[in-house]
Amino acid sequence: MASTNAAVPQGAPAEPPKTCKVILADTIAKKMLAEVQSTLSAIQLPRRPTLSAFLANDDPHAYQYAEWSKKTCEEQGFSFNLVKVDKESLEEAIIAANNDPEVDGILVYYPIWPANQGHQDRYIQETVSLAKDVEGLCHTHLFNMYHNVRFLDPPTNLKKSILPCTPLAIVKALEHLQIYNPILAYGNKLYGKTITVINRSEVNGRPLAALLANDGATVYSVDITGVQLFTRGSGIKALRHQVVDKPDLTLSDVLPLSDVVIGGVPTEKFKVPTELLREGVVCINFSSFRNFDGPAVKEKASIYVPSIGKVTIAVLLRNLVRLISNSPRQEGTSDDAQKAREGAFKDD
Ligand SMILES: NC(=O)C1=CN([C@@H]2O[C@H](COP(=O)(O)OP(=O)(O)OC[C@H]3O[C@@H](n4cnc5c(N)ncnc54)[C@H](O)[C@@H]3O)[C@@H](O)[C@H]2O)C=CC1
Ligand SMILES: Nc1nc(=O)c2c([nH]1)NC[C@@H]1CN(c3ccc(C(=O)N[C@@H](CCC(=O)O)C(=O)O)cc3)C=[N+]21
Repeated sequence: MASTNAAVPQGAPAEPPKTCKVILADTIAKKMLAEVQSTLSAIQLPRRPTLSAFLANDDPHAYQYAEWSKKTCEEQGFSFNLVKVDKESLEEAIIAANNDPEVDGILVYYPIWPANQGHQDRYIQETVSLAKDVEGLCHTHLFNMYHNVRFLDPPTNLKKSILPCTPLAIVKALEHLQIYNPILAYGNKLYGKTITVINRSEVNGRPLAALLANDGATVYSVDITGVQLFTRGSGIKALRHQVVDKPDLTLSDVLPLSDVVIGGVPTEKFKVPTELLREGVVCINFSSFRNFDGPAVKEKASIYVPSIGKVTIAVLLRNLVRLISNSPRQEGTSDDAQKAREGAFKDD
């Protein structure tokens, strides 16, 4: 039947445009890897930058992640030594890598010991030298993150502190999606946004909630035990985030309030209830399992990012280049290298 609506040109789609935009991690990762390459060329390291990665558990996700990291590292001109060790030899292996001048960064796959022996994982995190802590899990890096401090060497401010890879990957994804408002002042660019993070592990959900609150967001941090609220105080006046328990709230209460929902629950059966999400919400999944029901969430969300792993690996390389830039071995290099150091990654 011929159309009677003169405003619709011939051949135009009869259906409204799809509203949900699915953004793949690849797009964000490629942009970041290009930046890493340009910084790396300015540094002029006489050999390939080298990452040593220690696998001391039999977690298939860690192994899979290691394989992906190795592939990307090598494609980008980095060396990636995957070292499989038993738990008992791990400490010595890390000490040897700390002392090896050919190793620029050290990565250890967690968890290693069962959760009730979590202090042993913490001990290993502290065994990694600060100068080689590519995942930002040593105390000084964590302290700086939680205290909203960006440099290791105030007041000179030439050495950038390292942020944990997955939380920073999610921040970079939110910047790419323009959830960070560029009109607002640095440090307040998430002001007015409400974000739910479902995971409060020490390596992922808790640092992520703190970073987002330090940038001005109201963050509901949800884990198996309940809800906490992370903010910079009323009117974002505080210098760093504050945390309060919210015993009266559940995930079902905070989902309808949220502009952004970030899922990191490591089980197949957990799904964010789509019917509680706001129309036009932005959904990001970083779990190895799909925390959102894909077809349904696309009917509700304005933007859906189904996985983030590729961005995490790009951040890993970015952090490695930053460790090299921070290193005293870089002193006495060319003006270009110095400029690259000062200008590199000036936005976080
Ligand atoms: N894509 C990436 O870059 C990365 C992905 N991962 C993946 O992220 C996931 C989480 O890893 P981790 O944080 O190390 O795990 P974890 O086991 O240390 O922490 C899981 C968190 O989820 C919470 N949780 C579990 N069930 C829940 C439920 N039903 N409702 C609310 N909260 C619940 C727990 O309380 C805890 O806070 C895993 O699937 C892991 O493979 C981890 C690192 C990087
Ligand atoms: N110290 C430490 N740091 C880690 O970052 C760490 C760790 N230990 N232990 C193991 C977990 C697991 N993990 C993943 C990273 C990327 C993907 C990933 O790249 N996933 C793909 C595909 C997912 C899919 O297709 O199912 C993606 O997001 O595009 C998955 C899982 C990092 N981990």
